[in-house]
Amino acid sequence: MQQLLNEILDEIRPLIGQGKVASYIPALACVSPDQLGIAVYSNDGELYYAGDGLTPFSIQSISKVFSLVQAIQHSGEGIWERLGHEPSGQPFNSLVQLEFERGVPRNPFINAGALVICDINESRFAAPSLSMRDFVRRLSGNRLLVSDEVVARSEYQHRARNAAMAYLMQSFGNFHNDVEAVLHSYFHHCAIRMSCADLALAFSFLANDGVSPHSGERVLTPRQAKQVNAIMATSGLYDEAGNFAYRVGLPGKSGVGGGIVAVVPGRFSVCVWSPELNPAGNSLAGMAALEKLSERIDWSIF
Ligand SMILES: NC(=O)CC[C@H](N)C(=O)O
Repeated sequence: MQQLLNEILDEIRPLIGQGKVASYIPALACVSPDQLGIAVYSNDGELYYAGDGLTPFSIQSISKVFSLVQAIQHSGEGIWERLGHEPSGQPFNSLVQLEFERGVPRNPFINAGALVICDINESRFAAPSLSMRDFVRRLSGNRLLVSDEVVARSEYQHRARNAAMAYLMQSFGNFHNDVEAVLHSYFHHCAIRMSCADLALAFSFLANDGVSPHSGERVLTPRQAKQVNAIMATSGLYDEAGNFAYRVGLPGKSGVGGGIVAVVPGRFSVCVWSPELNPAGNSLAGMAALEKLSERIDWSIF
């Protein structure tokens, strides 16, 4: 495995330069574009990593999975009264569908859906950002994880689109807490910094029927873990979920920080990171690395 990861990164490296680092959040635009990392964690507890696999980066939309899992833990099936679990076929920050569908977002992995999930969590936790920080620290086994205040502030300053979605949902009665407070929580979750190794460990419960192999903690029931994987497989890469299923064939979740997490049910959790994005907002080299890895080991679930 170690050799395979090194080989794949060497093959992928020439793609660096073909994508664009996210710049709509100014604090993210400062990231050096030529970084490339990967980590694989097996259900037997073996961690493999290569390149910049231990360098922390902004997890951005990957945090939407952690928020969803927290909401499922305390509210179960009840959350689906507020949003759907259908693919949207739209960019992650699109507003058009939201008005047609009366303020009910298609799924928890587009921004509108993640904001509703954060609203649900805001009603439940006295300090949502701290609950999230402690949750990801436990899931990854890394007690030092923090949210990057500079990135969170930069996102808040440039919140117009996300704020527009949240206020639109409020106008339809699908938002219960103060919009600005929920936006703060949401941006703090997005701004958490984790490495590929941290994320591979943190997602391992989804490869292991809901139990974290390294801590033994039951995070979700086996059925709930399957359901989260199903939503990742159908909606984890926004309007590129179909392409990801075709090329990689695994449940996955991307973020505009350039990370992509994927789950090989029953076997592995994987994270790749390269900050340059393709036009859909997914890591260009990251997609290619996962495609190669999945092809070499025949990992596709299809
Ligand atoms: N796709 C993403 O990673 C988007 C997350 C980002 N914080 C936003 O709200 O726009």
